[in-house]
Amino acid sequence: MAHYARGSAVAVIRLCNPPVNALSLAVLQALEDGLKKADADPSVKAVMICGENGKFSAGADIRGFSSPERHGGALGPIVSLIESSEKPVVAAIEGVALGGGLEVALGCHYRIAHMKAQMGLPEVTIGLLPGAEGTQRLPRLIGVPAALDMITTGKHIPATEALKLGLVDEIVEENTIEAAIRLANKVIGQPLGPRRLSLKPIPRLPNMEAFLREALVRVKQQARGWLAPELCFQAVRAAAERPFAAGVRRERELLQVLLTSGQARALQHAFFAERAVRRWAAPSGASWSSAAPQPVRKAAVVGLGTMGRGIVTSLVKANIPLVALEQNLEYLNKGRKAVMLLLEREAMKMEGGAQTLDFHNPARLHFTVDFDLLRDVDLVIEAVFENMALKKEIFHKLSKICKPGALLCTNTSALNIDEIASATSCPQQVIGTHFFSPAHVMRLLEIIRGRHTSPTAIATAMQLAKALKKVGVVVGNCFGFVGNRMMFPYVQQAVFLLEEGSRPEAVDQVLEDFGFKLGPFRMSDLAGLDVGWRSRKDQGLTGPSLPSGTPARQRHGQRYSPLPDLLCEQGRFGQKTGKGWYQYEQAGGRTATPDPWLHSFLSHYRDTHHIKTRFIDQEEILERCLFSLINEGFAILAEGIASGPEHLDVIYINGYGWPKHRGGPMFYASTVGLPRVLAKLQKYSEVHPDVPGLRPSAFLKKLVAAGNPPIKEWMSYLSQQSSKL
Ligand SMILES: CCC/C=C/C(=O)SCCNC(=O)CCNC(=O)[C@H](O)C(C)(C)COP(=O)([O-])OP(=O)([O-])OC[C@H]1O[C@@H](n2cnc3c(N)ncnc32)[C@H](O)[C@@H]1OP(=O)([O-])[O-]
Repeated sequence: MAHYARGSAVAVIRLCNPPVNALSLAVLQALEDGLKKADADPSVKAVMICGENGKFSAGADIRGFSSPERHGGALGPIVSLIESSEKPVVAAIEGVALGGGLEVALGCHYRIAHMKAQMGLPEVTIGLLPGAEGTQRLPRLIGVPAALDMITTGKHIPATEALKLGLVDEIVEENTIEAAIRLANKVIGQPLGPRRLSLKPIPRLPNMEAFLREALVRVKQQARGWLAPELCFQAVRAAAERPFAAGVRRERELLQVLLTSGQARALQHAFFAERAVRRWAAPSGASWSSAAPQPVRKAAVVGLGTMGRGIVTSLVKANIPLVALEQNLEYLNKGRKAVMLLLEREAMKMEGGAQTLDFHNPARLHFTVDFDLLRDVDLVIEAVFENMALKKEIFHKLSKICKPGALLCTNTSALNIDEIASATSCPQQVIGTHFFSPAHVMRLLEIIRGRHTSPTAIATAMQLAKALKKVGVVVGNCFGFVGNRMMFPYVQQAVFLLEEGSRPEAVDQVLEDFGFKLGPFRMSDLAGLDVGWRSRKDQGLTGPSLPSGTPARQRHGQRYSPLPDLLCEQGRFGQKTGKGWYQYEQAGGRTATPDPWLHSFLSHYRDTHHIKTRFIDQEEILERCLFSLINEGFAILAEGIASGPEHLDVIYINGYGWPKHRGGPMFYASTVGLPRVLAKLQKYSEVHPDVPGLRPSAFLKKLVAAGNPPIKEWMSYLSQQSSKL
């Protein structure tokens, strides 16, 4: 809805569609009616447009894109209608003016914003472009470079920056509505021609052609298969090169391409999935709506290795006072130095710098080796070495020292939360918080609920994720939880493909072309091959505890590849040693080059084990890696380890570099079609009967038998009893 009210000479149109005043068709209709009413009323001399509840508008209603033609088509003419009004129209921007919301404001003749308002054209992030003439108006107002930056990245900018760019005419600290009405009264009768952006020439650059050429290279590099940034670029280029009307025609053509590309649907799925995971539920019936978080006024981090340092940085950035603890002074000093370096770098990126972060103040960040200082903290995050005995020892100590009610979190990527909790007297307060490296950068926080974890503990961990500006996803307790458990079969297939005849660079290329930031081998070199090696040794899969006589390529009757172990035995741990699946310029180097040594090592390995080398095409590489990962996802859903496919998708997009424009692995499976995923898994499984990861999950089969229902309905095919969350 949009409410129309007439004051003295200024008519007020208030956009109203809680919670964010999205521009649904009903809102647009009401806006149009309001404009026409104001136009027809001779006593109205000016119009002010604002939003209900301190928010201008978050743009077109994303849920309405199922009928995109009607939606995209409806907004542009209304923006034109606003601009062509013979009475001045002022936008009063409070809260957010995003997407179509900002395009409405661009149609207005004047824009006034509250200091705390945020503006942006985030359509690119949901696979679209600002298709209500925004790609044509914005460059005319703020110039091509700034407009291109906003439109191709979708970033939100604060009002202060908007003022500097000339996007708004004025910012106010107090009542924006009153200020806008004052401004509207002031400009009554002034000529509107110069205020109509469609009539403005594009601000010229001396080197527009060269600028655009370089910008296109940058946009393409960053997009990696994501279509919208490049099409946004093309639309802005049209603004730079064509008259307004022709630019608008080009914008519409490009929007049509995006609307039918499939990527928009995937990105919109990702948008809603990220919001859906906030609504967690536990089998006990507790959920986000009934459980309240405990306040975290002070926290502690135990262990200042790579993960601990990132976690400390994250907490400091969230303004949470904390104690950082190490086992001895040597490690403490090393950790402190590294943390300070990280914080200094972070401060440089922030407005206000080090003062904003305040990390030199020991009341806010205290380094210590004294466990006793953990007595008064509300929450501890243990981030020591991935070793069960060590973690249990620390948790035993924590449960004795910390105050009653303190939340005890373990940062682990695979270990059993219940076993860790068993070392304490308060298992209800123990929870897994799996951070991703680098912990101050990566958005994902996998929150693992143990058998005894209380609803309050889950709610507190979710609240912590929010405070750290991360996406928290609650999952059940199993080996590898969700993310790593799905990753195991994927990596396993990649290594099997090498055994059968492929090369690391061929496998990586296919997955990077698909959109992953890094293929499995480049990723493994970055993370360090020794991490998995240690875990396999702990599991008795390799190393001295392996019973003699175990076949080299089999464990527990299943196919096993010793390739990664053999590389580790040669000291090839990846980037850190300068050699892994690739070679690097030096230890710690970042540039991977194919390694002839590895190629001849692989041939020798195949000869030793009598493996017939064959050519493996791109389709097989892609399907075996991705479908085995997806297959594990179905098993996870069936076991109740995650409460819906969108949880898995959010985890993969935010923690594992899955290309967002493909919507996450489970969404991708739905677009490929479950019958095809099943048929391919069946085919590969017949060829490799000793690989359980390729054996289709019962849940996948059930969904195919049920006629390949849409992703939203999948969970209704599972019985309630299966939940292990
Ligand atoms: C034709 C081509 C031109 C396209 C033009 C466009 O404008 S495209 C659009 C361009 N615009 C964008 O891309 C902006 C997208 N929105 C945002 O970035 C953020 O929501 C925010 C910054 C506005 C508020 O952040 P926050 O953390 O304070 O809150 P929150 O994020 O939790 O949202 C609260 C609730 O509102 C819901 N909802 C939100 N926006 C929309 C929407 N447009 N529509 C529908 N619903 C929307 C959201 O799902 C959630 O619902 P739930 O889960 O409670 O049922």
